Amino acid sequence: MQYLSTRGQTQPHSFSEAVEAGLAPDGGLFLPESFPDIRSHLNDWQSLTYPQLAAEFFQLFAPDISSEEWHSLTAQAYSKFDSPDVAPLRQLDEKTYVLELFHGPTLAFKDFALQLLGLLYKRLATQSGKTLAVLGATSGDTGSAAIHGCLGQDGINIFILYPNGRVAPLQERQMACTDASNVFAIPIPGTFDDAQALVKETFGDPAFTAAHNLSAVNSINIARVLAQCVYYIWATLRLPENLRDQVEFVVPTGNFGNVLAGFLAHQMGMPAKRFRVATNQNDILHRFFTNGEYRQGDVFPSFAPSMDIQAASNFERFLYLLLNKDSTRVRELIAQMKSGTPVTLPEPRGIFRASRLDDAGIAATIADVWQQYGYIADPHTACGFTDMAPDAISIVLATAHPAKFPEVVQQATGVDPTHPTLEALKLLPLRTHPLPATVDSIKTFIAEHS
Ligand SMILES: Cc1ncc(COP(=O)(O)O)c(C=O)c1O
Ligand SMILES: N[C@@H](CCOP(=O)(O)O)C(=O)O
Repeated sequence: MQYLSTRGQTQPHSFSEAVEAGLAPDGGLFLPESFPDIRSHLNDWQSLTYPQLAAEFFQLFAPDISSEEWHSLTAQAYSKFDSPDVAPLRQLDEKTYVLELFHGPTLAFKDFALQLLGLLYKRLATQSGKTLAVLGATSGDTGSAAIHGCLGQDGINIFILYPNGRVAPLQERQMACTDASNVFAIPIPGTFDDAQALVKETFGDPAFTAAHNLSAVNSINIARVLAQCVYYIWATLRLPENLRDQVEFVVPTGNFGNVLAGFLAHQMGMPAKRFRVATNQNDILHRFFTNGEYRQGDVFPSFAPSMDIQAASNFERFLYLLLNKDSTRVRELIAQMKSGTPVTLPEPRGIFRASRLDDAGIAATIADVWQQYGYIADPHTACGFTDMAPDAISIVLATAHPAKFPEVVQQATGVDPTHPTLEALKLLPLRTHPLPATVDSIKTFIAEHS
């Protein structure tokens, strides 16, 4: 299996090469050259544990790693989750389920990919003898999960940029209270979009990237998206066969990595009726899937800070597939978007629909879900609990533990959500490395700490 860049100007890469690079050298994002048809596997996969399913799935995409090694990697990656199901599917009523993706070490869905990616980096560093500089941008959860995937690993230094003052206090503590010497939590002025743009610009310098063995840890890295496909398949297999094509997956959305993973699993033959892109007030993707126009606006801080994004990286992968892999057209459209000119595409909806909640809606929805089901949704998950489909079974992806965002949850429900790992963090000192939002300062810092 080879991996191609959405911009069409990079040589095909193997799985391991694509993971090591993260972002393609031409600035594009890697995708497998074709998607395997998983329908013939679904019966056999039904009885597997979560780590076994992940190992079987990855073998289809990365034959350069042996089956035995995949099973060992996934067994280790999911060993720190606190639910025996890893991703438990809870039924709330006849037509509503919640897929809980917050049972990993940092209590957000990012752990599914980043526990595994940390091990893939470790494997790479051991085999090559190189020291990797893992670089990422975060609006809160990717950073924590990436840091906890790489914590204390020999041969890896990890640099995470985040918008100063715009991540939740406990998210910042998860990144900045580790005391590990290979972890650098870097607040910068601006928004998540600014941090993500700095990361991409840093990768735009091939000499620097090569000199420091830079790898991108955001969902621009294809391993991230593939690892996230697995829980969609897992959830599907928990339902009776006759219901599987009735499912609308409801996905709280920011950088478009999570919902893209579901879409890719569907492209591979996983049954589903639809995907709902659920945004907060930073609603560029809601607008796109409602009227076809992709027009970037300002980012406004919200109760769901990890989704305060207006430049969704993985949208490029979706464009590439929507445009039948026409990478010339992708390059033109990305240039148009970067220049601030809105892009309009005909019939973008297909198997998608969208919903949006502002802060008042998020607070009211957390209260409603609590009253109706006795279930506490975090503010990101709450964005999914609106506009429920009358014609489908809804599986709402619960992307974070409510204890990460206690204030809004407490106000809406009267319940103060807590978690022991977060309580312990409150006592530790913060260690951050603030930098100005310039590529030069980021590069200098990485060079000095690699
Ligand atoms: C808790 C939470 N929910 C939802 C999202 C949105 O996911 P994605 O960026 O993959 O669309 C994020 C971060 O991106 C998140 O941290
Ligand atoms: N919400 C994310 C933003 C980065 O998304 P990624 O999936 O591309 O890493 C975060 O929590 O940082």
